[in-house]
Amino acid sequence: MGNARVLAFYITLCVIAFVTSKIIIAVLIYRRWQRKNLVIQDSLSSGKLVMFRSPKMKSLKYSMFLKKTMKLSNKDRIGSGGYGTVYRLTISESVSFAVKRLNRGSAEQDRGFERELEAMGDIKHRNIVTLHGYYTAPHYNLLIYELMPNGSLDAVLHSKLLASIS
Ligand SMILES: Nc1ncnc2c1ncn2[C@@H]1O[C@H](COP(=O)(O)OP(=O)(O)OP(=O)(O)O)[C@@H](O)[C@H]1O
Repeated sequence: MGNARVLAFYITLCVIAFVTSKIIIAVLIYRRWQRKNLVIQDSLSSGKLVMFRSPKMKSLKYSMFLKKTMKLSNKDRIGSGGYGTVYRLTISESVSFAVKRLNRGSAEQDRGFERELEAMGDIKHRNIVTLHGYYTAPHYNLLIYELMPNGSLDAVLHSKLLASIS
């Protein structure tokens, strides 16, 4: 009986130690993620802006960034694709971004957004457009990219092709 009690005590101790260590690891991972990303909760639109820290983002005022993002309209539109509309977000004369708006509503649309985040979130390559952050709100998601001054490769090739035909 005595032995069974000691065994139960050690098992309980092990379980508590295991759960505590998992919680500590999760908190540390979350803190590291927070240091790498800046998170702004927007109480007006009940959305959340997450910006990945980078030299370009360092000099930005995030409240102003959010305000300008919320004011994007049709006049800022630079294109549209199969999944959403792309807008030019001008912060200053020298700082601009391309913001892709993806509507929410279906699981497929949400999966598209998550796939893009997974695919682009960790990639840093000079030939691949940089993803600087994202915004999630109840009815839509935004992906914030480096602005390519000449548009997409597809658009450039297409216009060259049209010029060579005519
Ligand atoms: N980072 C960017 N900088 C400048 N313009 C962009 C950028 N991303 C997209 N665009 C413009 O927006 C248009 C639509 O882009 P989007 O990525 O939504 O679709 P796509 O890649 O052309 O097509 P699909 O989504 O169907 O694969 C592009 O053709 C381009 O003109």
